Amino acid sequence: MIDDETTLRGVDLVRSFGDGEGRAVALRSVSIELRRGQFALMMGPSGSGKSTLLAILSGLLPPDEGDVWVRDDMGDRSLWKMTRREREDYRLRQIGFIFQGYNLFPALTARQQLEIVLRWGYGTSSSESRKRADEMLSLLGLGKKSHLLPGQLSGGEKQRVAIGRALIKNPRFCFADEPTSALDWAHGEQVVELLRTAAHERGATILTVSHDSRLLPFVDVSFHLEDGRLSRSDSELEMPKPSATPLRSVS
Ligand SMILES: Nc1ncnc2c1ncn2[C@@H]1O[C@H](COP(=O)(O)OP(=O)(O)OP(=O)(O)O)[C@@H](O)[C@H]1O
Repeated sequence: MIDDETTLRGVDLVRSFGDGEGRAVALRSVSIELRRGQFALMMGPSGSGKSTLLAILSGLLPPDEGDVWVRDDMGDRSLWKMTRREREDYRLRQIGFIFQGYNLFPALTARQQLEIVLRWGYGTSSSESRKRADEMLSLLGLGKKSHLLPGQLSGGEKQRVAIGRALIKNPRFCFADEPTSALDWAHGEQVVELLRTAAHERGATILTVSHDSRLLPFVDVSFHLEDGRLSRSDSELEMPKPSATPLRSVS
């Protein structure tokens, strides 16, 4: 573990959808704290609010109440009090996403999917981007498939490209929604190892949603969300020490 400081804190998050009789309360007052270098798992039944919480913590969906505090080189900041532009910039630079549906560009090869993250997001040179994309694809066992389009890859291969795309920028945070669902366990385990390495060796804070309890032995902490309420499970294996400099609370 590189460090044990708190890097993300969701405080009293409430979110519902719709009005009147059709109103669905997805989150009822959820607080969560994650630390640098921590690999966290969130489980819970279908419809319990997991994707909603992931979207709020990652700046994609505003909460009705509550806030999300993030710590970066600029200090402690409220994600939901940033301007839209600041939040988009924050997401682009600091957050890697792995979605269930891969979200790959159909017209780009596996290598190009990774290269554009570095070229557009960071202005990395084309030769350096290509080198890093190739390194990441080899790590993912896709070295020989880097020239193929998403339509020419299997579901599991597409998922590995999506994971490479999320991790290639060495993000401060990575949010993953069912990252192993399309994979057999041999590949799923590789993916989990990659996420764990990104957390433990590169200091990323990783929160993954999964129904797959085989992930439990790999994570540092697990949370259970049910009916819009979050609890921490007791399967914590390697909890970092309490932070000496916690993020300040929302007043
Ligand atoms: N855009 C939306 N419009 C209306 N209701 C929504 C919307 N998004 C989520 N909900 C509702 O909020 C609740 C929580 O949904 P959410 O997708 O967060 O659950 P989940 O735990 O991720 O489910 P799953 O495991 O099936 O993906 C559900 O009752 C869902 O129907």
